[in-house]
Amino acid sequence: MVITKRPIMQTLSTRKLVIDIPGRPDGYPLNLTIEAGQVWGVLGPNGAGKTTLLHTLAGLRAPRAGSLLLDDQPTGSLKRRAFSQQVGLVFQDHQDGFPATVLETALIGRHPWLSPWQMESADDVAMAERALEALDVLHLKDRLVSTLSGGERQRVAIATLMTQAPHTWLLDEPSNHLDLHHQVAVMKLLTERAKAGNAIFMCLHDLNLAARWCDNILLMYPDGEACWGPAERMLVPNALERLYDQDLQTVEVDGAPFFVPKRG
Ligand SMILES: Nc1ncnc2c1ncn2[C@@H]1O[C@H](COP(=O)(O)OP(=O)(O)OP(=O)(O)O)[C@@H](O)[C@H]1O
Repeated sequence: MVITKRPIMQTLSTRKLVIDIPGRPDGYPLNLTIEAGQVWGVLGPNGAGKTTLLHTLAGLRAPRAGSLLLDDQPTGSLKRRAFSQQVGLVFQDHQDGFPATVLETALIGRHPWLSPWQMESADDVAMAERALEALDVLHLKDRLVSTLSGGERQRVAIATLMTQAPHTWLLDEPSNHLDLHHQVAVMKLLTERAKAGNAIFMCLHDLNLAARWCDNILLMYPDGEACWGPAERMLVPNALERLYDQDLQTVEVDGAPFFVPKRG
């Protein structure tokens, strides 16, 4: 049996957080609470700071100001390993560090749960294989990651996060490279994880994926301004047109708004 010790549900929150984008004014400090069961979508034009925010939340980049808490504990006071058991990140780009198979890559997700030099157990392997199966890449488990297509790599990266099994999942454009079927499959998986008690916080460029799958939205503007709240309050044409500097047409599909860019 896999023994995955996990403290009671952890809430990741920011207090007056200002991300550090060189040369940009502080803008609007973020007071976010990312809770179990929520699916957040972070929207904004290129360069608005979405990736910087995700890296800051993941503890990979220091904020310019403010703090980051897991429940009431400043994340800086936690050991990296303890933090990685609670918060995990799928990067926007996947670099090949060293040659590794798909299964070996997914197993990296178990590292925060193992002591130094401890080998992965059969249970860890089973957990990685379940994640690869959920992302429809189990059949590729013995292939070198460097030989995979963009979409296959993306699914392996998400399977690695699933194998890590943190409470809060941070994902930088998880639908990148995915065909339509796998976009929907990944969004379904993420919402299922949220229903099971995880917190999902992802950057998206596709407004319509956000409208369909996210319950909370953070809008980030290039000048550092930001606003956030329930999806139905945030995903309104005026705010989105200003966000992207793009006129939109809105239609309703299955009770959810569907946004189409206007021509010209
Ligand atoms: N080390 C750095 N030095 C200078 N500027 C930086 C540095 N890192 C990021 N930036 C700038 O910060 C801004 C925010 O970048 P970030 O990658 O967070 O944006 P983003 O919203 O994720 O964009 P995209 O939608 O294109 O992925 C960009 O203008 C980027 O050029």
